[in-house]
Amino acid sequence: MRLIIRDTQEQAAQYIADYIIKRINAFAPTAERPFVLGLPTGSSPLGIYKSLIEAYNQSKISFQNVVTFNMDEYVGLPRDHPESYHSFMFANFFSHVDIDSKNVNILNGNAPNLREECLSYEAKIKALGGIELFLGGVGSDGHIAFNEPGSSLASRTRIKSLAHETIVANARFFGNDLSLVPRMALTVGVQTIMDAREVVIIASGTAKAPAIQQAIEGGVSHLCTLSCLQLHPCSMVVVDEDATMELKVKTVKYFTSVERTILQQGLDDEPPKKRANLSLDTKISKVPLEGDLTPDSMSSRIGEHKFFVHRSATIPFALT
Ligand SMILES: N[C@@H]1[C@@H](O)[C@H](O)[C@@H](COP(=O)(O)O)O[C@@H]1O
Repeated sequence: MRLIIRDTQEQAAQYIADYIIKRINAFAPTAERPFVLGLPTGSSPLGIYKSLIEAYNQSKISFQNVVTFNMDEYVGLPRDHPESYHSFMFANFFSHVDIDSKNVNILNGNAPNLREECLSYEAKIKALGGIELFLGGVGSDGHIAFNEPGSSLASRTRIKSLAHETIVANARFFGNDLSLVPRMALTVGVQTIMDAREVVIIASGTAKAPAIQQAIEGGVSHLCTLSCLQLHPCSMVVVDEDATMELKVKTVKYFTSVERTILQQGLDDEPPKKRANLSLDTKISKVPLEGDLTPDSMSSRIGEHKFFVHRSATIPFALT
């Protein structure tokens, strides 16, 4: 896992937007080989959508050959309700770029057979060769998509009842009237997200700090489904300063040093698969670490990785 820390929410959003643009452009999608992108709703990704729209307006990116799958949708809320995730996505993103609406996939929370709807969503993702990059947010209780605490870490797209904390958090979109917030949703499962070739998460603000702490410093647990990313070979969590509030200084320093090394090695532009294979060729002796981060101080800080540092064998991606 990589943890990228930026001073502000806006900078975190810009980092992710730039990253997505880089990934899509490097993929060079065509109609026959589209880029499959997983997308979230919520307030957290709004800055990312804004930056992607700006980039589209400046001809830096096209979504013509991008196929999207949204993470979730409320059950029973009319599709044209202003708070449906369908309305959200068109209002905040799809209507402003050149995506073909037939390439937009959002679960139908009003389908006559909800189980069938979930099964065919999974089948469609599979038929397209899987999701290349899944972008997500996180709930204050650590949920990813609508995989509430206690969700199976092997779950797939399904009907899910919402936790009280989520209903309370989402009441702000329903005039703060709890009774208007849907109680059920359709959501991709934890395993659906884990199957993506890459997962990128945005989190900002102190309200997300406990969830970020649990997901990064705690163990893998179904009580904080974001923690599943510890088992993903290519995941990245991008946060603002406020969201790091509950992390240990040691954790922040560690991830910051990893990011610095990746940048110094010029590896930030490498596509994920290539990066993963680079670890054995990358010598620590070539890395001019700044300030207090010499190989020795680094090896004593990252106790369990001392072996790798001293063998001059590998650093950046072995540690992510
Ligand atoms: N289903 C969505 C999640 O996908 C989202 O990550 C979460 C956080 O939303 P926000 O970004 O508004 O805090 O809200 C909902 O529960």
